[in-house]
Amino acid sequence: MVITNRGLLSSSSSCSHLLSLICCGSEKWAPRSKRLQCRISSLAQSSSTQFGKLSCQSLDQHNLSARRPAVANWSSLTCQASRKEHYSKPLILRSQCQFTTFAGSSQISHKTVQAQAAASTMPSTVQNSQESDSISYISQANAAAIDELLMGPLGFSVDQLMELAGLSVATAVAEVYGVGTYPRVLVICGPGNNGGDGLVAARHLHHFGYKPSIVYPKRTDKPLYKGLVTQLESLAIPFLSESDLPPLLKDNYDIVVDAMFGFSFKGKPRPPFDTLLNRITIRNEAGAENAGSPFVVSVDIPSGWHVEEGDTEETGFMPDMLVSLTAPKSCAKYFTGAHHFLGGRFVPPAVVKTYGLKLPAYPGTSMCVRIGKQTSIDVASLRENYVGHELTEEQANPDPLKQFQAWFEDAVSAGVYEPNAMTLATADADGKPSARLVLLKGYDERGFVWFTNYGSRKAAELEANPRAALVFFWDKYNRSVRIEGSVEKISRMESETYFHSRPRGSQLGANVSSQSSVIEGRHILEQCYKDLLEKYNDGSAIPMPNWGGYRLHPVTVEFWQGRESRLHDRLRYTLTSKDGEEPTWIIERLAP
Ligand SMILES: NC(=O)C1=CN([C@@H]2O[C@H](COP(=O)(O)OP(=O)(O)OC[C@H]3O[C@@H](n4cnc5c(N)ncnc54)[C@H](OP(=O)(O)O)[C@@H]3O)[C@@H](O)[C@H]2O)[C@H](O)CC1
Ligand SMILES: [K+]
Repeated sequence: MVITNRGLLSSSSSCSHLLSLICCGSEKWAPRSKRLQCRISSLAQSSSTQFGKLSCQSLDQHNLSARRPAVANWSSLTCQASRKEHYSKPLILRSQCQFTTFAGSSQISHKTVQAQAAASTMPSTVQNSQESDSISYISQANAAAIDELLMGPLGFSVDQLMELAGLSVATAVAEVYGVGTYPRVLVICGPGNNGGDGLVAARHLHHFGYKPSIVYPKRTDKPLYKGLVTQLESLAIPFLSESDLPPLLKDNYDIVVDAMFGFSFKGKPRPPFDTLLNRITIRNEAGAENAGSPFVVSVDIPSGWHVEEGDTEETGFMPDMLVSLTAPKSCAKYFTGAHHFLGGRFVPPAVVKTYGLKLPAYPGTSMCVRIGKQTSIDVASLRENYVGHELTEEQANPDPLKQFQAWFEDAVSAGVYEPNAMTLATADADGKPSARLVLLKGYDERGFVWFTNYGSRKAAELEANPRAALVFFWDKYNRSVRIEGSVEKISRMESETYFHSRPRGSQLGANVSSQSSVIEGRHILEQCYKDLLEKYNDGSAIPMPNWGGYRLHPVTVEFWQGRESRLHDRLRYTLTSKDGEEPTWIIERLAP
């Protein structure tokens, strides 16, 4: 007997004739029902003198269909039990498989194995949608009505909305699939606006550094679409026909953007989209032999899905990522891929009010927002392949300060968030280390300056051991700088000047906080802040508490440039003085 559950593989050897059974229960979800798949394979091959038959029956009343019945070389048989069933009811597939081997017309052995797989829980996103009322899902009719409202009384144009929708898709892709690791993108565009979103997304992805190619088999003559195609052609982005695609998409692409159909889709996909959809569905069906297929990102709706009911045709198509636009359509409740984002940051309050929409807030200036939690994060697999920059001895400025300045300016222009954030590592008198993030507030030939409370833990450690290390990391360029040296307090006058240049709120905050001491609760800070606010509400000068700056005088500075295949560039500058001479910087390359 082989008992398997979702995701588990087990095998049973059928000793007499080298047969074994692999049964893998995998749940497939369709609207209002669930379906359980069981794949049963024999690992043996037929020989010239023997052949075998593999068959499978359901031990329950389920409709059990065998995809490949009674194959002669018994290499594999996929069975599938399906029953429309409410989510809350468990579905168990118990099956009995028979292997019969023959030599000529004589049966030489017969083996029966039973297998069981169970689907008993709801998929997490369905649970979320039923249990949580934090987000709205909209019907096909409402999606179309919102579109009309936006492009009618609310004054938007389709070009505008499509531009924002496509930009959202591109930013969501870039957030999940970094350009360094997944640069090759195939965008499959359908005949409608969903396809238009794909064309726009391809252009933005190109500007983000990706290498998009486009399949756009049913073009329209409308000026909007012609313009989008011209823009892409001017960027030398290739337009391919279906026959140009390689037999295995993974050979040429890391990501496929599915922009075939959106909320106006009806019925079953017609050619050539049926074939294209099959090609991106196979990843979900084919298992190990197709591992490493491109990640599929669907725009607004997984193409081919019923806009409200999901994968009613039970194709098994489940993209890895879905970028819902404006608001998720009802079918998104059945999306169980790893990443669900919302894009289309243009919904005005009138639409929210009219349709009673509950939508998550977009963070900062982002064009997309993640919906729900990422289903699973494999920390060990988080890796970027650093491409595009180098640091050679010829490029490096002989003065580490000038080299730092060049990289710092790059980080600022690339829009790195808080490029002046740095890790400051200190150690106490016994050498016990501690590290925290602080902000660089100035650098020149004298060193690197930051400010803090002189009663803090770092201050105590610097008092006991006046040496420190600083580390900067600028992800947009895959660069890091490590600086080490001795530390001293800056002059009181310099600290006063900086302190009084800070916003009054920060000045009060510095007076409130007796940094690093244990406090009873947040209310202590808030009460103290309120009292000080009242005390100084006449605009009088706020005194500087026991607070001020430190300056690190560097003796070593290392510049680290992430490179492909972990062959990074590391150049270390060391301040070296020969007898009686002015100290100078020597540059050495370190192994990555
Ligand atoms: N407000 C917003 O959120 C915005 C969303 N945008 C995007 O627009 C789509 C909706 O666009 P729409 O043009 O209305 O529709 P589709 O892209 O879904 O597709 C319509 C075309 O598809 C054809 N179609 C329909 N069913 C089939 C089928 N079974 N097989 C083949 N082809 C099919 C249809 O042809 P017909 O002959 O049937 O009419 C159309 O040609 C939305 O989802 C968002 O992605 C906007 O970009 C911005 C505003
Ligand atoms: K789509």
